[in-house]
Amino acid sequence: MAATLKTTFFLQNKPGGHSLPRIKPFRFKTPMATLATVPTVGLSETFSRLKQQGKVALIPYITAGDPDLSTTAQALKVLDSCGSDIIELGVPYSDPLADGPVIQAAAARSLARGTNFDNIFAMLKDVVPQLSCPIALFSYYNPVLKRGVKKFMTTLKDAGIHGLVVPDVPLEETEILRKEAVNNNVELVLLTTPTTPVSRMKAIVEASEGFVYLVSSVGVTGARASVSDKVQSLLYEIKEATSKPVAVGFGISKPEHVKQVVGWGADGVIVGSAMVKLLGEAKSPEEGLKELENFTKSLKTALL
Ligand SMILES: O=P(O)(O)OC[C@@H](O)[C@@H](O)c1c[nH]c2ccccc12
Repeated sequence: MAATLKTTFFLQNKPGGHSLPRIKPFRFKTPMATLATVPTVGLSETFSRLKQQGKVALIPYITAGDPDLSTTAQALKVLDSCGSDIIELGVPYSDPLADGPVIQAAAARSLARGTNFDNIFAMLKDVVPQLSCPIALFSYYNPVLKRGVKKFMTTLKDAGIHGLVVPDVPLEETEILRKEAVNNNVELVLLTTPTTPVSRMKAIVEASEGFVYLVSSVGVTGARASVSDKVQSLLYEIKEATSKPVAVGFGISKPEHVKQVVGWGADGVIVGSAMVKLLGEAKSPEEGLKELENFTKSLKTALL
């Protein structure tokens, strides 16, 4: 059962740290290998490049394994080819406290089909070399701990993953995650919410790597009719505190929302439930992928 998202659930970290752009080596997959068209760079590097071009990042979120992992593999390629700048890929979890009904249902379907870390990573090892945009993995902390933080991070690195979002670790408890992330060139993205006190927000943005995730509203994920105009002042406050890029997520589901958030100065927009719904509720995977493609293109157009 999803609970109201509280500031205390969010990652935070010690000031400092670094985020080196990663040049991914070319890898041969099979004798018929498909090579990455462009060596993929990390999250912060992606944002710097976009900033130079005066562009804002489109960051779709999908749940791995819904409706199945081969569709996820296809969806990653579709999202990439429609101009996504970073893709957030969710690891399904049985107790997703910050997820609304759409993402909860996707996670439940995915788990019921047997999705786990091993088959997600096997899929990613194959697909990541074919993508030109970086992937940020999203996972609750429990599955990470279960695998072991060190092993988890090296697996991420081996699969060519550049970023990680873990929403339910409080700042004070991120030290080990952070250390292993840095060791493996994984950028650990931290989140701040409308109820985060300013002093805590400052500590979060100082410690966040890749970008800062601004949660637009209190509650759980899911499409909303409009984006709270409080986001405008939150963006202002965060930008006073840091020069790191800020991406806004929660409730963004339409081209109009994207335009609004961009107008308020966001460096990126994250769209989850609306994407997950298209894939999860389509009559067939092919239909879901087609709808995903059209929707992503409409959001991309709104960003231009
Ligand atoms: O689904 P939405 O409302 O578009 O929100 C983004 C989102 O799905 C993704 O970033 C996310 C999925 N689960 C989360 C839990 C906490 C924070 C963020 C997330």
